Formats: sequence, structure tokens, C-alpha cells
Amino acid sequence: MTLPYPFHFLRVGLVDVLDVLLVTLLLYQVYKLLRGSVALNVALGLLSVYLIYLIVNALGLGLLSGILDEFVSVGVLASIILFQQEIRRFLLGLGKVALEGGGPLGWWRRPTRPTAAAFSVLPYVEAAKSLASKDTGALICFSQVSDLSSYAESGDRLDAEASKRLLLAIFNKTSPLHDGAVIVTQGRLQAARCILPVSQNPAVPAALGLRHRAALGLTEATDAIVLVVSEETGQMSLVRHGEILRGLTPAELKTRLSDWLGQNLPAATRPALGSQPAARP
Ligand SMILES: Nc1ncnc2c1ncn2[C@@H]1O[C@H](COP(=O)(O)OP(=O)(O)OP(=O)(O)O)[C@@H](O)[C@H]1O
Repeated sequence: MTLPYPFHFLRVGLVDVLDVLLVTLLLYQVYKLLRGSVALNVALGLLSVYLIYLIVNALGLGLLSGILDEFVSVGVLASIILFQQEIRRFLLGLGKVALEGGGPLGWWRRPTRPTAAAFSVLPYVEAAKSLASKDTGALICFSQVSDLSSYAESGDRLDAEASKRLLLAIFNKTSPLHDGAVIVTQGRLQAARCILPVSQNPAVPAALGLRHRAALGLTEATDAIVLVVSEETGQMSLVRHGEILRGLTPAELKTRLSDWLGQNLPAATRPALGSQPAARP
């Protein structure tokens, strides 16, 4: 079916309009995934090469076209290797849509079931407040839908009930467990001393060291929420989706953490992940 007003020589059909809309949507989602990372520059580089290839092809420049053809044909494989993390996040988002209506394509559906267990954030907030007042660093990761067990396995298994005292004991500078991250699953301390992937995002301020980069890195690869206490400044921060909210007060920390874990709203009205903007690093 075609529209009544064709654009000169172009016959534009409803299917074409739908096609363009879907491609625009796809490109926007890809942009959202890559925004703020080196991968965006790489993607733009690849896109430029592809556009040049199309132009060269149209002009019939045989030799150059042949060279670029070789480049483009290995481009798909190269992209999969280069964009491993982003593809992972994209598929994770699609999986969330299928499971609960959340994720990057899930704005048309509300989550129908809660993903986070209803546990109290108080021990974490109280411990963070106390650690911050003593300039003691901490890194606490709350798992959501993504499976963090591979990261938990890099540390020491705990499977303990969360309490302020236990968290203070773990992150005490003299504790053999203080180095690395604690992973929390369903409100229980699953493991301590865990090693997280470090963010390679060039936009991360140089003032942020490895602890904060590790928090950003984990949230770039998964949907985990990470609480960071800076040893250097005593600042408390929350991180998710590769974005960080720094310098939170205990009250702000409690509200944000509860919100992000989906605990402040009834299950049927909980926001989908990503619906609340967080500051860029
Ligand atoms: N990849 C990682 N995974 C888990 N924890 C890490 C990782 N890298 C660093 N850390 C933790 O961060 C600590 C080092 O923090 P560093 O001082 O470099 O970071 P920072 O972001 O400047 O934090 P702070 O503001 O607390 O000083 C390490 O002792 C370790 O406990």
C-alpha cells in the first residue's frame, strides 16, 4: 500500500515508513547502549567505513571497492568481538523484556512481577554512613536480574544475613575480607573480596580510582546496582547502568537505593530499570 503523495520519483509506502521508524528505533537503542563509551567512537568509525564503501561502490572504483569489500566482510565478526559487552547488555535488555517487560525496549509494558527481593536497605545505609564517617572504603553490589555468580566466585563465599555489624567487620581495613567487593543476592551477603570488571570508559573523571571504576564496570556489563564508599573522600555513591550519583547524604542514599531496588512502590507500579535518569560520571 502506498501513501497518496509520493515524493517525486520515490514511492513511499506505509511499510517503508514503518521500516524507517524501526531502524531509527534500533539505531537509537544502539546509541543509548554505546553512549559515553569508547565503543561509540569505534561504531562511528565502522559506520564511516561502510558509508565510504557504499559511495566507492556506487562510483565504480573497482580497486578501492575491492579493498573495502574485504574490510566490510570481516566487519561483522570484528564487531561481535569489539562489542562483546554492548551486545551482552543489549541481549540482557531483550531478555528483560521477555521476562518482565523492562529493559531498553520495554516501555510499552509495566513489570508484572518484582525482580528484587523485599529486603531492608537499612543495614547497608547504616554501614555505609558509619564507614564514610571513618573514611573507610566499601564496594557493595546488589544483584538484580543479571547473574553475578561468576563475580561472586572470584571472592570468598559467605551466604550470610546482612547486618550493619557484619558489613563494618568486612570492610574494616584490618579485615582479610576488606579488599574487593561484597555481592548481595536476595538481601543476603553472597560473597566478599570479589573482583569486578573495571570500566574502560574514557569519560570517567581521572579523580575516580579503581574502586569507582570497578563499580562502573560491573554496571556497564550487568543490571547490578552498586554502592560505593570512598576511602579518600568519605563520599557515598550509587552506580547503575554505567552512571554514578556521587556525594549522597544518608537520607538520599536510603531513598535512591530503595527506589532502584524497587522497594518504595507496589510491585505493579515499580518503574522499569533505566526509567530514572542518573548523572553521568
Ligand atoms: N576490579 C576491582 N574489583 C573489586 N574491587 C576493586 C577493584 N579494583 C579496586 N578495587 C578496590 O578498590 C580499592 C582501591 O581503590 P582506589 O583507591 O584505587 O579507588 P578509588 O575509586 O580512588 O577509591 P577511594 O576513593 O576509596 O580511594 C582496592 O583496595 C580494592 O578494594
